[in-house]
Amino acid sequence: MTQSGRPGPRVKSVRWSAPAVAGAVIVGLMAVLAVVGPMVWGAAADRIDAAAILQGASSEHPLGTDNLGRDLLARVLVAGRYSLLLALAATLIGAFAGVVLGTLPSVLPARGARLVTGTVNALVAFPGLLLAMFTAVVAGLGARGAVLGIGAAIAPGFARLTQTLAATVAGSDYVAAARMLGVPRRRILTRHVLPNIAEPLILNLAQSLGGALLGLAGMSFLGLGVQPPDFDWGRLLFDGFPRIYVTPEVALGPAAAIALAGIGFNLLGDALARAAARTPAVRRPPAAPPGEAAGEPDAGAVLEVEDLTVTFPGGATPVRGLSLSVAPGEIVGLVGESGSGKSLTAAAIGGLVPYPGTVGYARLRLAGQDVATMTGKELGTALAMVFQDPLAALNPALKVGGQLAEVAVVHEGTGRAEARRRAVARLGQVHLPDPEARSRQHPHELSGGMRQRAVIAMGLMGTPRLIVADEPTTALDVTVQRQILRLLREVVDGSGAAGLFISHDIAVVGELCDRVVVMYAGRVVEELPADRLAEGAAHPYTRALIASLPDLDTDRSRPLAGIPGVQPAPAQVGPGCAFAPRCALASERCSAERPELVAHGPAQRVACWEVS
Ligand SMILES: Nc1ncnc2c1ncn2[C@@H]1O[C@H](COP(=O)(O)OP(=O)(O)OP(=O)(O)O)[C@@H](O)[C@H]1O
Repeated sequence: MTQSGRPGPRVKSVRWSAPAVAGAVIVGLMAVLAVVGPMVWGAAADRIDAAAILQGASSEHPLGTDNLGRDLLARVLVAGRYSLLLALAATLIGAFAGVVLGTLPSVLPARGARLVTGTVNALVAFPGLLLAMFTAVVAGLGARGAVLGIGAAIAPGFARLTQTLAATVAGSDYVAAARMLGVPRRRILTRHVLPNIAEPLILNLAQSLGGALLGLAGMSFLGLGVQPPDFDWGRLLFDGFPRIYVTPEVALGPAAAIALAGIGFNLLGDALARAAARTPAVRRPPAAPPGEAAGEPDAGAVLEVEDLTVTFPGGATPVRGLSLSVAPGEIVGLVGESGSGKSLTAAAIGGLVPYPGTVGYARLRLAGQDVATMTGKELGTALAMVFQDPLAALNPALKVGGQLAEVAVVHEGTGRAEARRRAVARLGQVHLPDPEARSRQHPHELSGGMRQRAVIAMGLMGTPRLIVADEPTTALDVTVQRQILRLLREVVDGSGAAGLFISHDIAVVGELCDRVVVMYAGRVVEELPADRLAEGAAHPYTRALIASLPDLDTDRSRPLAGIPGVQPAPAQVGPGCAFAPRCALASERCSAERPELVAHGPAQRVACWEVS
């Protein structure tokens, strides 16, 4: 499986640090002020008092009065609504224009797309304030021009962000599939691209509000924004500025309001962004009632997984209550047809389940530590992931040795020279010929097998306790496959790490692994020692997988034996045994009631009513 999920951040929950609380309180107060300000202080803000013209602070007018004797504190409090509404309008205009500009290249023909991209690039390079002033002057002095100006200044940033996010989604497998199916570009955009990039864009919207508020105040202060008799904070600042040396409070009032609102929006935006950048939260199901628990932790196991569930919105649960453990020096093979949930299991272990999937478990421990409590650094050191496509796992722009060295530099703070030396040593350890020279090459200069060796070597740069290899040889030819499998065995034996090997090929799994876990429709249906596969497999699904393998006696002129029927989609798994509709042994009970995984002789467990 390719990790082709969500490109941008996702807000799980905001950590309520002091700055986040301060931001939320300020923004909340601003919102209340915007609603009630004009109602409460509106009359006072407009009351002209010829006897109190141009006064400084007094008990009656804490921020002084303006040239018509109007109370400046009341005017600052009333101006909040207009200032915030204008900022909101400018942000929305900028965001809308930016999203349109950012998505246009996906629907336009190549030449039009290049033109739009070039324009966006030029606009991004243009100073925002100049763009805002230029647009405001062209659109006409006043609030409308200022809003359009600030909108124009915001738009290029949004367009660039949209382009970047859309490009990430456009590279995903599901968009490629939709393209191949001939889905029109506009539909790909609205169905596949926009829904997947909406959240980071909304997040950016929140962050842009503070900037828009300050920008609009700046425009009004320069005389390009709100014009009398209307007033916003910027306008009040503009009016009060000439008096700053005599009665500074008349300018400091609106200045403080602008600064406070800007700080509030920025603090809250930062808190949201930080929440989005954190790894997805993990939901633990309630502890199983006594008697139903999956047993005591497997003492000494490197990987302990109990009751692992991966769910997607809409009820699809591709992994349903999976439990497995892997001991040091052991390789467990996870096998099953395409779509049985193998890759999502691996992704859940590495914290890589794509958005909007959620992961739940009773226990998920790596080297004795709950994976959810591990920092990225700890996880990156203890877990090595080897994927199907080594080219996708290596940065094409960097030399192989440099990429490997980076792991040691970032994770362990190793010096550059030492890290490079270790990278060459690891490349040698995975039997890459002439590792010194190869380390100075780019990934495209290596063959597929060499790249996969380099990816394995990259995993060995830390001190991996678990090596998860997800179909690592599928993209390689048969001879190279064998070499890579031998290498994995050697690496696990040599390092004492544990191995989780994922494959749809039960023959390969049987050859490489110590233990085999067979998955069907998100559940484990059988678990047994690899050397018992041929003779001891009990579940009809495992037996069907073995029977579908060709051997020397297979008549090659006939189609290979397959398993009739198809695996149910994750959202359509019924209450009984998911394999029942395809099973020759199935009884009525099988369709109605799901069999649990129970012991079937030593070291073997099977979930089948007919064999247990
Ligand atoms: N991001 C996703 N959103 C929704 N469903 C998903 C997502 N990723 C995977 N699935 C579904 O979960 C199921 C299991 O997928 P998974 O990739 O784990 O299967 P697999 O056994 O590894 O298959 P393969 O060998 O083809 O990779 C599939 O039915 C798939 O459609």
